[in-house]
Amino acid sequence: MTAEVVVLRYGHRPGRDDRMTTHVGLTARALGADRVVLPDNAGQSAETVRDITDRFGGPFEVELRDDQRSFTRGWDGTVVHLTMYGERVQDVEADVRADSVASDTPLLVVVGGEKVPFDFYEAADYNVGVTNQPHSEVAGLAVFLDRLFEGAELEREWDDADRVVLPQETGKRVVDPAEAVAERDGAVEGTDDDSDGG
Ligand SMILES: C[S@@+](CC[C@H](N)C(=O)[O-])C[C@H]1O[C@@H](n2cnc3c(N)ncnc32)[C@H](O)[C@@H]1O
Repeated sequence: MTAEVVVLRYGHRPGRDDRMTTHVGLTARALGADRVVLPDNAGQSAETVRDITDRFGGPFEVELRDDQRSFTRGWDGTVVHLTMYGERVQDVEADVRADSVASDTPLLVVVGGEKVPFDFYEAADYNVGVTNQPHSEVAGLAVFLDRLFEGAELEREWDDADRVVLPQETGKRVVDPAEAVAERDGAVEGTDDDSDGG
């Protein structure tokens, strides 16, 4: 059995953070997490991530909560907080992996938006920096998950999709799952589809 990996987003300013919070959810989904926990005022972002999951497949859960601090403190498993002030990801990734996916221990990955209270630094088993330079929660999350899964998430298959992207050297091919199977045996025309949540 594979341990659950959950991403928690702390902080959301409606309007200003909509796109970034949505992209935290989409990145969590695409790069192998099982669930994202968003602040309860980020309903629009939650809707977009659920819509993408409905169309491009899962499983992936989206949850809205107003108790990010107590949820993190009460997490029954390992907690990683991504912060530019943390230990270098390349120094701790093996220990984090051993304490989570490799030992069937649930992992909570916390990313901030607005200023992150010190409680999260204290609640974390690991404060992890993806470089010690300031950048973005989306970039930090993507690199961290790829390191955690050692690239295996790139090979993931998606369940219950009604859209499948067929990789192209040039252009866009998006087909339904039956056509994707047929495509493996012969040529089937796909359709252009720009509805990717971006
Ligand atoms: C734009 S930063 C804002 C940080 C905020 N100024 C603070 O003091 O917490 C938003 C989030 O991006 C993530 N982040 C930014 N740079 C990072 C880095 N070098 N390594 C890991 N995470 C980073 C952290 O999760 C952070 O909470």
